[in-house]
Amino acid sequence: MSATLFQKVWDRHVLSVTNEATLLYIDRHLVHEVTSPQAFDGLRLADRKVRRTDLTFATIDHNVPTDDQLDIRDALSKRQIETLRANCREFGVNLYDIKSGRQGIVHVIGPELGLTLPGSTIVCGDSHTSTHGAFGALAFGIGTSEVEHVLATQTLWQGKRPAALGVEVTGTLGRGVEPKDVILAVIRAIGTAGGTGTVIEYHGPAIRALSMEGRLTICNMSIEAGARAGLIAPDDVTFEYFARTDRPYAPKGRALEAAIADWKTLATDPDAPFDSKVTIDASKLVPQVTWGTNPSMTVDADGRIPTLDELPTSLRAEADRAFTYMGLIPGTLLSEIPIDVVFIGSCTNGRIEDLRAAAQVMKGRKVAAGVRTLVVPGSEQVRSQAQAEGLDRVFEEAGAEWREAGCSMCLAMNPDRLQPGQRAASTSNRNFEGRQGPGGRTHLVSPSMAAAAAVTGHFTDVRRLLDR
Ligand SMILES: CC(C)[C@H](C(=O)O)[C@@H](O)C(=O)O
Ligand code: SF4
Repeated sequence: MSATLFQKVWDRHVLSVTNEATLLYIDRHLVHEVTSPQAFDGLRLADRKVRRTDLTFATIDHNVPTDDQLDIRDALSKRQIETLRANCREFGVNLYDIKSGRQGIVHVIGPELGLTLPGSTIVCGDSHTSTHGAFGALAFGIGTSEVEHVLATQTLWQGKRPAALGVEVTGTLGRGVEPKDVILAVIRAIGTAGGTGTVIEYHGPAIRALSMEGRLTICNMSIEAGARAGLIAPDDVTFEYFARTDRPYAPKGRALEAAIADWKTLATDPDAPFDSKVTIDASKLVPQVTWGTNPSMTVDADGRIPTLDELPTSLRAEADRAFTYMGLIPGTLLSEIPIDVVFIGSCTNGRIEDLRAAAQVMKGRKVAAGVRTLVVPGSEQVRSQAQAEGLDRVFEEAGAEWREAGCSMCLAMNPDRLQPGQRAASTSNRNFEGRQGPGGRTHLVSPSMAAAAAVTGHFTDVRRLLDR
């Protein structure tokens, strides 16, 4: 029987099926400080243990300050971090703590540690768990009561198997067009509900041509298209990722060879039908910028903010509200919109290739007067690697702040936030009202577009800077 990648991974993990529900085995459970405290409380109340401490991994990311990770001034943040430490000690859970050398955003450290493996199931109390799908894993976010269930049983109840949505990306990406632009274009095309009830499989030549990092960026935002998860079939690029020896949990030597032979069988069979399909031509894409308060409100970087009559009637009320919140006049050229803050980081774009792309634009240039630019590595590993390559110096010489690892300004759960009314070019994944701080205005862009905004002080199609 022919099957899709998603179907194969799902079927491998089914333990039991009732009329309504499916019990799945979970290979990896990732944990962070925000969504775990009540789950551990629940275990304590029921006098249960963590069933598989060897498959459960925690880190601290949302609440950690990135100017000085050790100086946690906010009382709630401090309590959540200390609670996670105490819970990990009590229940015997592996914790990649601040200054362990391996701390970072949970979705950045999973792959780095070799925890994220093709064909596996991965859950975390965090919606962007979809990121790990880049390896051909079935990875998705769960709620706190489910976190407790997985801690106690290493299994998870799900409804019926979601539908499979095939997103094919044909052609080749042009210079200055990044994986972030691909996923923004996908969401622009299908809408924030376009993936509802589905798991997306990204495929086609433009996806094959991407590095693992680019694939992680794309799968990361599957959730912003409404999908449960997103995945990409493992191939030589994926297998190559495991050739590095510093991934402690990945199989090695003979075991890796055997694993690769198995992983090769996961690809969607040629005659396996997706339940629905979309095709995007990468060759036609230009850098993207979101202008509104959801990630489908996106325009081309060389364009203008839309006017109401250019938008479908059904979107006008929401767009009108977004214009007001964002402080934008419809029809304005993007290049005429000044920026206050640039944020380069997050689980979408806080990996080494993202920082390289930003550094390439910032090298030899200066951050524009009045613009605050934060460059925040996604993990301690990314931070060391960037420093080994001298990227920290490029950023600092340009006038940007080189920070420590964490979620930072992706969301307002730590000291890095926008002030009311400030406008940010941000490489993160969400732009709803107040996401980066109350009254803050977020425009989602790629790392090189963020760097271009930093050095020019307004949105600039980065292709113009690369061509000089
Ligand atoms: C805090 C956490 C529950 C949340 C999520 O699930 O996504 C956060 O990571 C986010 O990006 O909004
Ligand atoms: S970086 Fe942002 S999206 Fe990712 S886990 Fe942290 S808060 Fe969520």
